[in-house]
Amino acid sequence: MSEPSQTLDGWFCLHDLRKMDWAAWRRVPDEERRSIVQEFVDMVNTWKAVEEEETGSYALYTVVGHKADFIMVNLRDSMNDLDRIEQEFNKLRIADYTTQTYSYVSVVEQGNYTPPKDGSDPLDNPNMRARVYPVLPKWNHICFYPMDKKREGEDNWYSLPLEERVELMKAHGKTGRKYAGEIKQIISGSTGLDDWEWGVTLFAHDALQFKKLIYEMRFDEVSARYGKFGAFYVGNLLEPDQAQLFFDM
Ligand code: VOV
Repeated sequence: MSEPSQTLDGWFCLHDLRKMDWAAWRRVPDEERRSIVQEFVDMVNTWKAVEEEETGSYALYTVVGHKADFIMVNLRDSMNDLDRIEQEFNKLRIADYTTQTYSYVSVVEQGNYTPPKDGSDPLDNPNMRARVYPVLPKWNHICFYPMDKKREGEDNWYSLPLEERVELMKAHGKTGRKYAGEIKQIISGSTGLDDWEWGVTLFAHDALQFKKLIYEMRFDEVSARYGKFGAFYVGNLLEPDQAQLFFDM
């Protein structure tokens, strides 16, 4: 039997992806449209306030391609908070013109493959705390996808000895660190919470860096042999003060 590695778990996380019914939206008179968007912006500003109080964080991005038009990511203390945020959005007038094309529930996670030897609480370390209670960067681009580690025949991540998994994750970390300052990653665990085992949320100044990093990682054994990936969602930062422009017809 191989042994599970420990995880440090922080904020709960909801990725909420919405597609606009542009045809119905076009029929709304200009002034009403602007007031509906303002109502949405007011809600985003409450998320901003929560972020300033350091009790959560948010990201708002457009989504390029057919899968959605925008993505809202919220981090909070509890699943109840996530539920409330989702329902608050659903009760806004703008929600009447959206369909939720995908959503993802997870918890921001930091692998604790090598816990402190002195038995101290890793969350006493401010760097660790910042990793599981992160402020989502407002960089130009987002890339989100869910993933699993394989349990197929010889390729079973969950039956590898812990030491081997530690080594594979070290190599993974080494590749990732080459992209320091270019890409910020938020890994959220979702085993038992959603259909995949992790959500991978990446932020970049330059969208090309997503392709470079993810391609390079495909050659690391942990991804090449054990990684399984869901759909990818990519998009661009949507600043609340740009929302009127984005939703304008
Ligand atoms: C910006 C790049 C970057 C960096 C620096 C980085 C580093 C690290 C380190 C050091 C660790 C281990 C400790 C921890 O923090 O958990 C991890 C952990 C993890 N990662 Fe990672 N990762 C990156 C980026 C990064 C990407 C792009 C992916 C997707 C993989 C791909 O092929 O598409 C990913 C996945 C994961 C996962 C699913 C885990 C948890 C696996 C588990 O079994 O526990 N990750 N990751």
